[in-house]
Amino acid sequence: MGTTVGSEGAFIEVDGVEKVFDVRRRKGLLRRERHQVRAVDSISFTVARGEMVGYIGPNGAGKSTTIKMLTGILTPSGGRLRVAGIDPSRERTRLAHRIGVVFGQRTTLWWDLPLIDSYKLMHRMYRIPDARYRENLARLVELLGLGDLLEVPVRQLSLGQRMRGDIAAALLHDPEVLYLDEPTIGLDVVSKTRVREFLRQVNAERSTTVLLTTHDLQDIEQVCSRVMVIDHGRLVYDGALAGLHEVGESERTLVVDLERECPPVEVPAPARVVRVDGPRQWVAFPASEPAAGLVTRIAERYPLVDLSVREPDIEAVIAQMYAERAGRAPTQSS
Ligand SMILES: Nc1ncnc2c1ncn2[C@@H]1O[C@H](COP(=O)(O)OP(=O)(O)OP(=O)(O)O)[C@@H](O)[C@H]1O
Repeated sequence: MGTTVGSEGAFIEVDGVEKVFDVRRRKGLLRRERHQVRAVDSISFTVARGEMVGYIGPNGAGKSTTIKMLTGILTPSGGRLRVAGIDPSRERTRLAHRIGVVFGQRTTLWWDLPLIDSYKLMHRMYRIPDARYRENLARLVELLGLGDLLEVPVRQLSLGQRMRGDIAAALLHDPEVLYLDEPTIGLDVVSKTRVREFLRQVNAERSTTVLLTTHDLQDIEQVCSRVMVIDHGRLVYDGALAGLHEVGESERTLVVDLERECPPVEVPAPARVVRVDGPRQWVAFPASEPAAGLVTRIAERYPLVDLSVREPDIEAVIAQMYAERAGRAPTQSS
């Protein structure tokens, strides 16, 4: 078993990986019924060293299960998985020295100890050479603005401060890959921005590979160049963020302000009025078509005062993707 990377440039390799949970459900008073949950269903992808990848999907899609398999906490039921050439579930401890993990909803810090004491414990646990520990700590404290917080017990930190403390803890031993599970959950806008900027900086300076699960699509927009979408345990999209729009066959919206309240403006299909609110109307049209024809047509026939074009937001595109997969009509956003 070597530590070399398998295929060219691939740092994380996931090949036909599955995870099936055996679940027992109570049925009636005494009977229990066994059934299986296929949480991850034959997923394949590779991540190159230094890539920043977003991993998104609805609740229960299989994101956490994937991350747990990548860290070695869970053993796959099938398929092949390697991180830095290591099989995570077989050599979990050896891998732990090369990866960092941040769970937004839990802390890896010691609750009652001052922040700095957690770091000192990690220094020993990971056997980080002294000089490297001091250098990394100084850098992380500066970049994450932790200077005034080091002597504060973790339980007294705000959520944003604690999250920054957790991110520093995950990076003290210079991991080559950082898994982040909802790193901005519950943070205010300023803290979110700070965390995102920091992740970009660490990636630029150290080529740290980042895999990030989130429900906040701005995390993806601002941090990741690639996004993978998982739904019902299956990978349904893997590519550039911009490409998601095309997959979702998304629409743009022309917002027109008329001089007065009017009935819905008449526009050629597939464009259509999706909302009317007083003198303001919203006209959805295919994102691939220019707005000019529509604007001219409305301006010629209606008392147009003002207009703006709204780009499709990624949330709407993803909602549409899920809806299409589930065989329902896509939902329309205003
Ligand atoms: N230990 C377990 N035993 C049985 N079923 C499990 C276990 N862990 C996860 N599951 C099931 O596997 C599926 C995927 O769960 P997972 O936690 O990976 O989803 P997720 O995408 O991370 O969701 P969320 O966004 O809600 O965190 C769900 O149906 C879940 O109920």
